[in-house]
Amino acid sequence: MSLKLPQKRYFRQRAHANPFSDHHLDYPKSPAHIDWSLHYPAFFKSQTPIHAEESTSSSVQEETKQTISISESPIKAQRRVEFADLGCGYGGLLVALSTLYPDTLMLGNIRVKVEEYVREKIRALRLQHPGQYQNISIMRMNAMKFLPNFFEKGQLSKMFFLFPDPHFKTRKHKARIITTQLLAEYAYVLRVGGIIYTITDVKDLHEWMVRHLNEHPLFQRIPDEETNKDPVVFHVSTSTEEGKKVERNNGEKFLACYVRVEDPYHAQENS
Ligand SMILES: C[S@@+](CC[C@H](N)C(=O)[O-])C[C@H]1O[C@@H](n2cnc3c(N)ncnc32)[C@H](O)[C@@H]1O
Repeated sequence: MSLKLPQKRYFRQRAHANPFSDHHLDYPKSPAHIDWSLHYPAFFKSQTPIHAEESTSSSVQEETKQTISISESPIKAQRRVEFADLGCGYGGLLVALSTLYPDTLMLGNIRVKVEEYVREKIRALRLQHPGQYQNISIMRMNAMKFLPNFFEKGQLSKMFFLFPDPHFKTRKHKARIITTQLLAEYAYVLRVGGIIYTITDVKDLHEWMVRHLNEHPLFQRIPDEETNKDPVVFHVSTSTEEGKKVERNNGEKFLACYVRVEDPYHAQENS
């Protein structure tokens, strides 16, 4: 087994893939129908892990092959994923946060073949640094479809939307990863007090994300002076491939972070 980190040039992805064209993907019936021990074997010691990484590591993996670990029957999870990087690209944020929060399970998701690159990178990091990087994993899924089949209500404490595909043309805006409809799903899987991080170098997309989040009753913007104290924000801005690329090109970055607030109607009922 190779200790070497994989090389990006062998794992290129198509830019701005259509988020509605992945009918080949299978979905678990519920989050309990995912065998998380395949993703985080060190955190699920008593379960018998089948080493997913080993069975899926072929570098000739077809584009359509999916490597999520769907189980026929529900499994009682010992641990749950808390951070989700939706559209994680080459996984730079996961790697940066892994050692900052070594006990928090984190999942990146991605739609195309870069999944294989990230999986190989995590496997190589685990081999190079025994005991480390056990808490990060990758899953091919479409974040815009059936998110509640992957995460329970209130399971996540952080969701990242870093340099998402801008889908510039007006007729493509419906493909953007922040929409009113999708925010309802994100609010469902994010716990009260949990945070959504958004960052982009496209001003129009930033304004779009801010407008949709501002209009949503379950999210409240975190003032910039508070955001700047959050240790995660530095990595949000600098640890991903896109973040680094924008930096190299001296581009501007627009950050907006939102906290999930309690449903005002629910709070009223309880008072
Ligand atoms: C421009 S890249 C940014 C990658 C990474 N966040 C970064 O900052 O380097 C956008 C990523 O989002 C992924 N993506 C786009 N739509 C998605 C969707 N509906 N579900 C999951 N991932 C998606 C793409 O595959 C791509 O990896």
